[in-house]
Amino acid sequence: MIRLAEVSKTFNRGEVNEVEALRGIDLEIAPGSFTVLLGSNGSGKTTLLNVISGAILPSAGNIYIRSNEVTDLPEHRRSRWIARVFQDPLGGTAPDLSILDNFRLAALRTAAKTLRIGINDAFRKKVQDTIAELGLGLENKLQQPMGSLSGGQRQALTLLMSVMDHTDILLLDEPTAALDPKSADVVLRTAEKIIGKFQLTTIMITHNLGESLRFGNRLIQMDQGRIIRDLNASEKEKVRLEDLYQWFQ
Ligand SMILES: Nc1ncnc2c1ncn2[C@@H]1O[C@H](COP(=O)(O)OP(=O)(O)OP(=O)(O)O)[C@@H](O)[C@H]1O
Repeated sequence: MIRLAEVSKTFNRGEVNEVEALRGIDLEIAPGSFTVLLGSNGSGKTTLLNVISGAILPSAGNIYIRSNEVTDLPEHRRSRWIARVFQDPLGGTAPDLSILDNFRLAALRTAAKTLRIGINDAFRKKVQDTIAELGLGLENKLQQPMGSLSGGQRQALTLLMSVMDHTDILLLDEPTAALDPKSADVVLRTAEKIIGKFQLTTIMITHNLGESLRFGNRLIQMDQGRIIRDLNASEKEKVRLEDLYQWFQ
């Protein structure tokens, strides 16, 4: 689904502040997998998501999505495959608009220009049914302003909004960093349901070690622009929290 071959990214090349953010990354991400990305500050995690999404282009190497080479494709040309959610649960939505209007805006952003999306009964029902499946109890509150929801509820809906329209890949950049532990858990359980329902290929950055063990079926650790650990599902299951603390010694 996603393949990186010898991908490197150097910022400010030749200057005193030159940084090798990615150094020869070789990585294959299987369709439908949920990869958790760990690593200390500055290890290259966000840069890795940025080169996959096209927010930045690599200095060297090749990137493939669904067997298409996308190395030099700008972000907007990859957005039909990729949804990205960041840590700020307040970002990306309009607080004064209702939940339903926010879903409509999200649909308009991704829809083909010729497609008209109104708040007709079919659209409302689709949104209502999809929200109901998440078990958040928000399906009968579609007229409530987005800003009146808790950070966790809002982040869960942001996730759903970002993937409802034909996304294959979900990139989560510390989606729970701004949430209390209970809300973080609700959001990640919601994410798991969404990932399953839409069969998304997911990569999530987190600094929360407990989270990295509870969620996902692959665990990757980065350090200084390189992948230094890469565990499959059965290897990941054997890892304990104490082991993870050791990884960061
Ligand atoms: N646009 C940029 N210009 C210059 N340097 C950058 C840029 N983006 C990232 N870097 C540098 O590249 C290195 C990797 O940064 P990156 O944000 O990918 O790390 P990270 O693992 O996501 O860190 P964190 O956990 O702190 O978010 C860092 O040294 C960072 O300062």
